[in-house]
Amino acid sequence: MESTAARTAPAVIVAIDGPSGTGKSSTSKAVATQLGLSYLDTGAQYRAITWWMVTNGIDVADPSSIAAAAGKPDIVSGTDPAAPAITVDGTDVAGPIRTQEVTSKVSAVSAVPEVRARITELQRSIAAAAGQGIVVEGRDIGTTVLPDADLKIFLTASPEARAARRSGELKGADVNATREALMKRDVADSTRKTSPLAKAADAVEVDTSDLTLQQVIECVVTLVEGKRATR
Ligand SMILES: Nc1ncnc2c1ncn2[C@@H]1O[C@H](COP(=O)(O)OP(=O)(O)O)[C@@H](O)[C@H]1O
Ligand SMILES: Nc1ccn([C@H]2C[C@H](O)[C@@H](COP(=O)(O)OP(=O)(O)O)O2)c(=O)n1
Repeated sequence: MESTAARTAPAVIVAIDGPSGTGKSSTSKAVATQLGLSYLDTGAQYRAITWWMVTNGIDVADPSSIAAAAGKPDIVSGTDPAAPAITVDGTDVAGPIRTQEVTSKVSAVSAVPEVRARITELQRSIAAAAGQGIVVEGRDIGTTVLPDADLKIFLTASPEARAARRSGELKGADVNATREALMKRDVADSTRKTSPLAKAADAVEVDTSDLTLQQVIECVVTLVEGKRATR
């Protein structure tokens, strides 16, 4: 439930970045809910454009084909942390964007500059329209999308902890195979030329390996409240 403090506080922009399985989505949704803020999952937007490319037969190994098609899909993201929603050309794709096929192709599609330019513009307009403020999670939010965010968090965790969390979600998935896939995506996301996964110089780094989700949420809520108190 939204608190009186949340309704009267000035809008606050929180950027949460980090690799897969560090707890960005779970933490961001909970923090946004607790503080009455909007929420944006930018990974879901890159997954949605990847899903569209795959569905429309675009060769994701060919950056020029991806670039030529980047402006075509209409991607709409919901910002309610209690009911995250995403549609492409009016179709609900919340389920289809989580398939292994999309997961294995999203790094290639999201490395294309034309894709990043389009999605970054969308993200900035969503953040600008969030009256109470917003928690935006991704890979380049603190560095590129919202460099003036009030608070930047960079979540990390050991590859073992991240693989265990992800394979727990994908019931029956092999932990070693999951770990390998995560590492491969980390390398691709952090070495691409345009807006790679990186910690902003002014981000607070939180290693979540040995913290419970509740502890991470409390840590971030305390940091947001601290920022609000000094404004
Ligand atoms: N600190 C934590 N300890 C244990 N499990 C966690 C923690 N943070 C997140 N998880 C779990 O790990 C999985 C991946 O978390 P998620 O928030 O989706 O990470 P990300 O968005 O960074 O990929 C989820 O099942 C989530 O419940
Ligand atoms: N701001 C962002 C967010 C995600 N991406 C890309 C790179 C990521 O591997 C994919 C998928 O991101 P997502 O957050 O859904 O990934 P996980 O759920 O953490 O596995 O999108 C990006 O390039 N920039």
